Amino acid sequence: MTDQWQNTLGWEPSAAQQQQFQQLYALILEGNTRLNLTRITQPEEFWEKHLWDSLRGIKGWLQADTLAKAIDIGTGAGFPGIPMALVLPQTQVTLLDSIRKRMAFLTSLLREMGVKNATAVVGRAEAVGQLPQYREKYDVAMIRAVAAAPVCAEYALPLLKVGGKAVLYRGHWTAEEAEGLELALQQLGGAIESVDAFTTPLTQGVRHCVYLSKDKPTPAEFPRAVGVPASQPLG
Ligand SMILES: C[S@@+](CC[C@H](N)C(=O)[O-])C[C@H]1O[C@@H](n2cnc3c(N)ncnc32)[C@H](O)[C@@H]1O
Repeated sequence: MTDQWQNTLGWEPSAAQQQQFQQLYALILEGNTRLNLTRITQPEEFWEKHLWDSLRGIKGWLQADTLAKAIDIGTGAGFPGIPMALVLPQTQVTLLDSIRKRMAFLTSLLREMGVKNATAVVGRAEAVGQLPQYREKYDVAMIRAVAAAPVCAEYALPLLKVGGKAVLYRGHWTAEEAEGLELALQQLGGAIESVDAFTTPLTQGVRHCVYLSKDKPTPAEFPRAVGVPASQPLG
């Protein structure tokens, strides 16, 4: 897969990082026998949909490990946050999810792999976004396969420092979705910075990464109470 990394990202993992990817795959497969972690279990599919896709969204940061703090909201089995932590060892990555069992599994996986720059946290994005130790503390927030775009924005923007970026990992992306997201962002203190359209290298799946910038502090009322962003999306 070395050529695939180079051809698509202009970057390739070191031999040590490739070994860590192998170990991650083995541990996720093992965890999957006890916990419902992921449906993506075949080696090529795991490479494309979990490893490659996770890192494609942070392509711009792969050459220079300059981020201080990142958060992966609704990390599930650890994507995109764990691949990010493995390739950016100077970045402190928070893996956030509301499912306690999954976060207990990720905590033991990180210990077993010796990963020191990632921490699994159990919580709802709506609640964590109101806690002073997390609010406006992050340079980057990633969010993949969690909710509609305006909901993702309401989860992510409060956690970002002013000047921080959110990466929304999406499949298809339409002009209507962009319009709804813009309206939500006006209330949250952010804007759409760019939209990157691409296909995955093995199965040509359609993907869009929507990059948001946080331009001013998010009003204290956001995120709203648990469940409200999803039931009454902004916009
Ligand atoms: C479909 S999984 C996606 C997991 C991973 N991001 C990926 O792409 O493989 C969605 C995850 O988001 C979590 N989640 C959904 N809403 C959340 C919220 N408000 N706060 C924290 N986690 C949430 C769920 O518990 C679940 O683990």
